[in-house]
Amino acid sequence: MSLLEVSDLTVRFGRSGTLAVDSISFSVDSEERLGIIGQSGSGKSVTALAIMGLLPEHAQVTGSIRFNGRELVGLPERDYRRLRGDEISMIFQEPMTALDPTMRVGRQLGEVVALHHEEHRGSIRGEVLDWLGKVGIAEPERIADSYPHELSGGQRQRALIAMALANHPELVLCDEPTTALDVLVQRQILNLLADQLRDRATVFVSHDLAVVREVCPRVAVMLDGRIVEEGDIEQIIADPRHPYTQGLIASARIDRVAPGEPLPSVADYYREDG
Ligand SMILES: Nc1ncnc2c1ncn2[C@@H]1O[C@H](COP(=O)(O)OP(=O)(O)OP(=O)(O)O)[C@@H](O)[C@H]1O
Repeated sequence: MSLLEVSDLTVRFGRSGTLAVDSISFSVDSEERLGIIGQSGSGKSVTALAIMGLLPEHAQVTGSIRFNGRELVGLPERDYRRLRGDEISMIFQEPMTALDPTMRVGRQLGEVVALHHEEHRGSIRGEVLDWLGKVGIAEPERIADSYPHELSGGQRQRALIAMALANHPELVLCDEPTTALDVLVQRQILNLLADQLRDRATVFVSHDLAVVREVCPRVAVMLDGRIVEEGDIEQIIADPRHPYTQGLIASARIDRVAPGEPLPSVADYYREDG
């Protein structure tokens, strides 16, 4: 049994029943990282939100999402609340909207730690500073005492990553976690994620195959709510079967780069930046 087993997941919205996700199936083992790529509107975020139990009420979800053998479709909100942050966490694209603008960063991170682990209550400040250090924040004390708007975009995303990982969740969902960042910061955050998510089950959603390749050995390609291709990412880059994947790879020129080499998109930006 895999840690996460999604079968025939279908999501419709509104009275008209507009299809956003169309009978998709995939699974993720412990310590496995799966990328989901596809263009805007293909259903990637809706898939991640369905797993996280964060879809709006007017979403109709059918099929099955089993996590550790437990069915999540139809799980009551109070049960989901216990799961979120503790067993499953999510890193969003825009850290400013995911952070509370009225609360100092250290306190927010501290609340996450305290929420699920009462035993940490006495040493929360230490835990918070520890985590800020782990995600590469150079001055943890100062950042812990700052409000989100006083941080750079990269620092905010680092703080959010710390919040997502602080309770050692078994599964981390990432939804375009670097898209809102400038290219140099994107590079740093990708390195951080590749490092921090190495041993953690991950579903990493992005429109950018080059970004997914940095973190995930396996990828599913989504088009119009369906998974059209899935497998080892290097194999798919070398020999894409679906015309959509072929187009995606041709436009990214990703097949010209050996694994581990800088990706063309990133390398080009470096050159432009001097
Ligand atoms: N809350 C909602 N209400 C109604 N329709 C929605 C809602 N959220 C998403 N959709 C629709 O579901 C479809 C899939 O959207 P989704 O956000 O999953 O795409 P995506 O692949 O993540 O794209 P992007 O990268 O732009 O976020 C789209 O047609 C979108 O309009």
